[in-house]
Amino acid sequence: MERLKSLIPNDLKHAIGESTTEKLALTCSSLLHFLRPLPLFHQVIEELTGSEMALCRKSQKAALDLKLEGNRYFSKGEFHQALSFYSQALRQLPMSFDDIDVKLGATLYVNRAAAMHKLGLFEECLRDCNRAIGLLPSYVKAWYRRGKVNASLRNYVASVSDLEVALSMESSTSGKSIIQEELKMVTGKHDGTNGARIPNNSDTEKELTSLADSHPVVLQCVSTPAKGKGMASPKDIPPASLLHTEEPLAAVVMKSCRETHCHFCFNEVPADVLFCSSCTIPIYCSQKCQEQAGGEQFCWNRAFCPAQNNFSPDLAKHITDVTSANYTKNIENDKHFEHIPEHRHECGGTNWPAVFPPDIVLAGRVVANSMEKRRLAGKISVPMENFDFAHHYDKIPPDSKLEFHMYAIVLSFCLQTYYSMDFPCTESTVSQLVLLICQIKVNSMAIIHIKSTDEAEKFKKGQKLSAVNNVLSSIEQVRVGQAIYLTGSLFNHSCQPNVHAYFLSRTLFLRSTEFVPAWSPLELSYGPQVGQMDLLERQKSLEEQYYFTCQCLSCSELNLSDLVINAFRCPKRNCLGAVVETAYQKPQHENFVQLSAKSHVCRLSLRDSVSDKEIQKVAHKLLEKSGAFSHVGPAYCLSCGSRIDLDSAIATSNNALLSIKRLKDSIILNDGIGISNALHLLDLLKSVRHPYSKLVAQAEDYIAEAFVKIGNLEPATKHCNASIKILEKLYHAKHIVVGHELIKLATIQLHLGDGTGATDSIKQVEVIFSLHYGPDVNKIFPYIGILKEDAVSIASRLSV
Ligand SMILES: C[S@@+](CC[C@H](N)C(=O)[O-])C[C@H]1O[C@@H](n2cnc3c(N)ncnc32)[C@H](O)[C@@H]1O
Repeated sequence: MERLKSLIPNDLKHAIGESTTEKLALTCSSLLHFLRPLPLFHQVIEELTGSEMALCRKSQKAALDLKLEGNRYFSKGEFHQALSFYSQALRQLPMSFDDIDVKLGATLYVNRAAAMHKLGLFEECLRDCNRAIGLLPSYVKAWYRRGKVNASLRNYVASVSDLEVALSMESSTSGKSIIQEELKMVTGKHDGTNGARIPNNSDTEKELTSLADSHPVVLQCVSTPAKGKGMASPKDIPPASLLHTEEPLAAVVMKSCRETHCHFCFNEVPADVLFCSSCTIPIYCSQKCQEQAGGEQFCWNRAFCPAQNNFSPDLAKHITDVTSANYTKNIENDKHFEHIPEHRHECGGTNWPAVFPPDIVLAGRVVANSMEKRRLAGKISVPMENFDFAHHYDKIPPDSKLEFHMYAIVLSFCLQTYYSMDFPCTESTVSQLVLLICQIKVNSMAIIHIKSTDEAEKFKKGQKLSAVNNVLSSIEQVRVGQAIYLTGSLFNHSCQPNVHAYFLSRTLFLRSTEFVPAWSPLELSYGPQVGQMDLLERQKSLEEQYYFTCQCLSCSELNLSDLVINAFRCPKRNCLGAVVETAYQKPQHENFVQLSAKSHVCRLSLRDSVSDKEIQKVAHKLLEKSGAFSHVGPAYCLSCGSRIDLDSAIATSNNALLSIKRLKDSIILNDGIGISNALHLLDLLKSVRHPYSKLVAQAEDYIAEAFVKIGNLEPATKHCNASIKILEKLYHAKHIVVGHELIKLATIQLHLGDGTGATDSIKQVEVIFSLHYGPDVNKIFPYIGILKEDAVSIASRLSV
């Protein structure tokens, strides 16, 4: 692409960079005319779409080689390695009706099942046995392995039936005696349970909807003066109400999660990962996701007649039950789940989905999905649907305009290789694609999942907290995908949102985090928030990423957080005034202040700030009666007007925080010197930074972690508490960030044996998290329940 871009003449580049929405058709047409005759352009398209060059093609030979590697590791007892090679082999295996492929597929599933059995992954092992049997029902080893793993799962009835099937099919005497041995053992265990059937819990696919949210909120799209369309409700909304859930119009997995997360639902893949049946790129967590993502359908071989082997009626029924399970499931999927063929047009020999950035792949998927829908509705004569999303083309920087033109042209040629003349590459489709790319930039959302860390896994398995070193690392947010939602895109942004967005798999959930009166705007945060960044940082980030100037309430009115977040402390004793790097101006007799820094000017209303006691303390001068003040420059206290040496304060603060972080990362057990150094640096930082500054909160948190590391938990509690107090001022007491810090505090308190303190902290966490996640909180943070049980049991032990 870069080489192609370098060939474009400067005057065309300039025209594209300066183009507006009205001129878009013209610039698209000019670039199309320039690129079309270039041999390099066709070479690029060939590299991206030519099936001969495709990196994603499957290969039976590669699958065989990988299987041999897997066998080598298995025989050495290295089961993790063996599992990985068998999976890679399955990824490479062409899924045709060819007998060799079918046999090899069944063998690979059984081999992988054996490795997983050795690793104690019984449910995964059972699923692979079912897949092997689905492919080749007469495969003795698959029935034998199924019998063994069912015994491990204590499904003794099924295990005995599986082994009896294996025994009837096995022809060799030695094979029969091995199976008989196993059967004897399992029958013994089965008799020990008095024949009681232990339920088979092999189907682990989770239901994702929140059953407890029964009263849907009525939403309406409204027109707002400053932000275009927006969302509101004609009725008052209580806190924590579920406002909306939605499946994406299109979604794509992040590059960093391609080998670890399902490309359809974005959950982490299990050990028995599945692959696209026609190309080697996507991975899936289950057959359901594999089918919903489209691609060519995987076809299980069901042609097997139990009667041929003279099985007893019971065994014949067992075989039919097992072999039809996959088939029945597929039919059920067809009934209940919409197939979203977003991957179909990409697979079977293209490279572009692996090469393009996520936004461009997403644009391709939006087109493909709408083509499929239009094809079904018989409307294929118009190739592209127009979406009513905001696009801001006119505000986009010139370099990005050129890049979007290039991608639109290349993407339309790539789409044409699949849809041929149903998708013509004309100036009209290209300019529509440019706008679609802009719409995706402005409206798409990052899908964030909460990662279960090792500690959380232990919690889930019912173990108690163990290693003190790990207690502070239990919550991590991972950006797993990028998606666009039709209704979700109508929610505007606020830097102090009243709506919280989260995801279960690829489903978007929106929930109110406070009481919202009827017809008040319902707004979520696109990223920047009060307490996390100051006003100027937020504005810059939204302008760069989404091309708009934020007009939310927090960006229009003076608030405490923005005044103190990056402030220095006033040199005068007993003055809580904030010293900032920005200049404030206040015209006489006006009720607003103007703030300017780095060529950026913002006007902030003082309307509600005047009565705020905290703002009075930190910025008294800004609220003085008109006429008393007209300007406070950088380095002066906003309350009393004292001056500081700003450069030296910045240097002291940066050095202190950096050194504290380094010490925290390097402190080894019982290093008292490291800790006393860190405490000295904290005092230094506090001597220059405002007591509510974000950097002080961060430093307190680092020091708490350092104390946890050396097992000194009393002071860890004190510093964690100090950090929470500041976060409550910067955000607000029920903000999710405060909830995360409270989890840290609770785990430290548990280790200290402070059951009452931990119970209180966990109660606060529950209140905060329930506001944000409603009944889904237990699904997303399963270990909070276990923390709570621990806290109650410690507290009751102490009270006895
Ligand atoms: C995801 S869309 C929201 C729906 C949009 N208002 C519309 O009319 O389609 C995002 C766009 O809405 C506008 N917007 C959202 N929040 C805003 C805010 N706080 N201030 C100004 N404009 C905002 C901007 O134009 C932004 O690019």
